[in-house]
Amino acid sequence: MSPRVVLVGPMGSGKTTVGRLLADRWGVAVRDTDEDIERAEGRTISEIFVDDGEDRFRELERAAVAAALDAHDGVLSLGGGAVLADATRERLAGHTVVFLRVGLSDAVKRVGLGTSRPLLLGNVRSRVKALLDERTPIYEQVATFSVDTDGRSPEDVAEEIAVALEGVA
Ligand SMILES: Nc1ncnc2c1ncn2[C@@H]1O[C@H](COP(=O)(O)OP(=O)(O)O)[C@@H](O)[C@H]1O
Ligand SMILES: O=C(O)C1=C[C@@H](OP(=O)(O)O)[C@@H](O)[C@H](O)C1
Ligand SMILES: [Mg+2]
Repeated sequence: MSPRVVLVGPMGSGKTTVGRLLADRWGVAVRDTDEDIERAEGRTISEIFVDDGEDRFRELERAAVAAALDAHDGVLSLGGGAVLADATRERLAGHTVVFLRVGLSDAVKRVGLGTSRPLLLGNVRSRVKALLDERTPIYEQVATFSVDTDGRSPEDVAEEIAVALEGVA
């Protein structure tokens, strides 16, 4: 069993939102590793970061991604940092992986000033910029193809991915 598509990209690129739209369109289930972790732990991502630290969150995330890649055949949305793990990048090889691209300005607008993304606490703009600079080459490395999301609606992004994948199915 293998997900029909795996969505990767920075925080605010729309992985969670576009994943749901794609799953609706195809009539398949959607999984999001952040939601899997929160449900299994009975805690929010922020609580896990505060109580146990980022390293523990990354351990839970590696396990959640591995489980979902093995046991899910719908749409799978990862958290933005999941691809940092060597084991996860290795597991993604051979899967259809789509990188949702987003520029600094749209990413900052989309993540807003909420507290649900602990890595963005402080100066959101400079944190987002640092993460985009550091991680863009990694998303490019694991992706089968990428889709630009700046200035586009989630529906439009989902449509582009669906058409690209339906064309090869
Ligand atoms: N293409 C888009 N255009 C405008 N807003 C978007 C777009 N994609 C997602 N959003 C909004 O941005 C926020 C973050 O989206 P989300 O799907 O949680 O991103 P991710 O899972 O990649 O961090 C949500 O409020 C969502 O409604
Ligand atoms: O980029 C990251 O390191 C993170 C992204 C978040 O998911 P989204 O990309 O879905 O916001 C979540 O996994 C956690 O806050 C850490
Ligand atoms: Mg998400």
